[in-house]
Amino acid sequence: IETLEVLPLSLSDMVEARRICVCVRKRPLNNKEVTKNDIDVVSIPGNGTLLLHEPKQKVDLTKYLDNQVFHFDYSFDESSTNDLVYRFTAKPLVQTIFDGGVATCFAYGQTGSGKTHTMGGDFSGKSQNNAKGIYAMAAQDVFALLKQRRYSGLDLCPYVTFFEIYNSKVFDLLNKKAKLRVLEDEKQQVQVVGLQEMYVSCAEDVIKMIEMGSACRTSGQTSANANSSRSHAVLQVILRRRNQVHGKFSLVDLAGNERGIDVRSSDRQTLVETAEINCSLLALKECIRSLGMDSHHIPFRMSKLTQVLRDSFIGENSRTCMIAMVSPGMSSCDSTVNTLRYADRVKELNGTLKMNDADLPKKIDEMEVENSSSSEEVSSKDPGPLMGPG
Ligand SMILES: Nc1ncnc2c1ncn2[C@@H]1O[C@H](COP(=O)(O)OP(=O)(O)OP(=O)(O)O)[C@@H](O)[C@H]1O
Repeated sequence: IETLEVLPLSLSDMVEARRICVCVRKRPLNNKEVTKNDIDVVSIPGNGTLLLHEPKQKVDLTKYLDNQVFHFDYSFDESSTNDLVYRFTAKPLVQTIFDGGVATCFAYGQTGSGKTHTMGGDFSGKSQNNAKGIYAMAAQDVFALLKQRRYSGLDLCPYVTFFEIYNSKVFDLLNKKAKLRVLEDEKQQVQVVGLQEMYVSCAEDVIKMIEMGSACRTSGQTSANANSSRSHAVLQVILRRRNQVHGKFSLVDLAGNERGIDVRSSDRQTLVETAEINCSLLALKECIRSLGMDSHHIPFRMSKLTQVLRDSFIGENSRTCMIAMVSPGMSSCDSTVNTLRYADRVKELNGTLKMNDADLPKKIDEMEVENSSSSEEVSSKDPGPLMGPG
């Protein structure tokens, strides 16, 4: 048996700057999973690697584990704190908005995999510690940089917006969920009409907005209709200079990516929601790929999410990070495979184009072929057993 060398990330490790960074985070097994004797099928040996031990059955019904290996820029195991995850993901992007760029950080994954825990802050019981999420940590660093001498002369003013996109509609979380219209002018500038942009004078102000918006997001919800996991939440920190936007940081808690929905037993609303979510996540992947290719064609009109985030996918000074969250249990294996495959696609193109110019035409061909044969992100039915990427 081969032994596995484990190299966990630590706070003292070097952070590398990347234009598109794709990471994976595994949460611990929760009490419910432990009670149901669910087994942990995900290992994170470190160095950006993740191993998935997928239980399978041969034709003669003997059971075996199909081990698949995935590589990302970073991989965070179940003992990783939000501090550690932040340090390697969103933190390196804060500088971008001071340099006049657009930074975006996405949390992607199935319901219950830890997106809100990572972005909004960890939970102790039912209450969430909003100061300990990536939203708040990014805000703290924005204010730390604003105080630095090299930026204090720039006259930068920070503002916050917080909104939700549900079924292609935008709702303002800082204004009692007011429904907002999205307009695009002749220069293709996209505007969310009437979105409240709140001036903030310190990180605590931002944390108050996060609390207010998060409460608004979950209010009036029953567990049967947990909108928050069926909608995308976007927190933006905007730096304005003489009223013009200087830089923008969008932090996005995406809707749960679970598919495999039963078309016969689901009601119409659930089917519509699922189709919308699939469409926006597919659009997101395509837009990040366009950014990775420096393509002039960005398919941002494919969904409301990508339309609203159009700035994130254009310009030389746009940087993106995606954190793919996975649940460790065997019962979540199908969703975990989907999440890993999605993250792999987002990363693959960027890595190839950056690192290996000589191979470019061939690699693009291969990717087009692979891409055209894979419509799993839009399909509402489970495509059956999936193979690993290698
Ligand atoms: N890394 C972690 N360490 C400890 N607990 C975690 C971790 N990640 C998630 N959890 C716990 O798992 C539960 C589900 O997490 P969370 O609400 O963040 O999931 P989610 O992906 O945002 O789901 P949804 O899409 O339904 O909103 C929460 O109780 C959270 O505290």
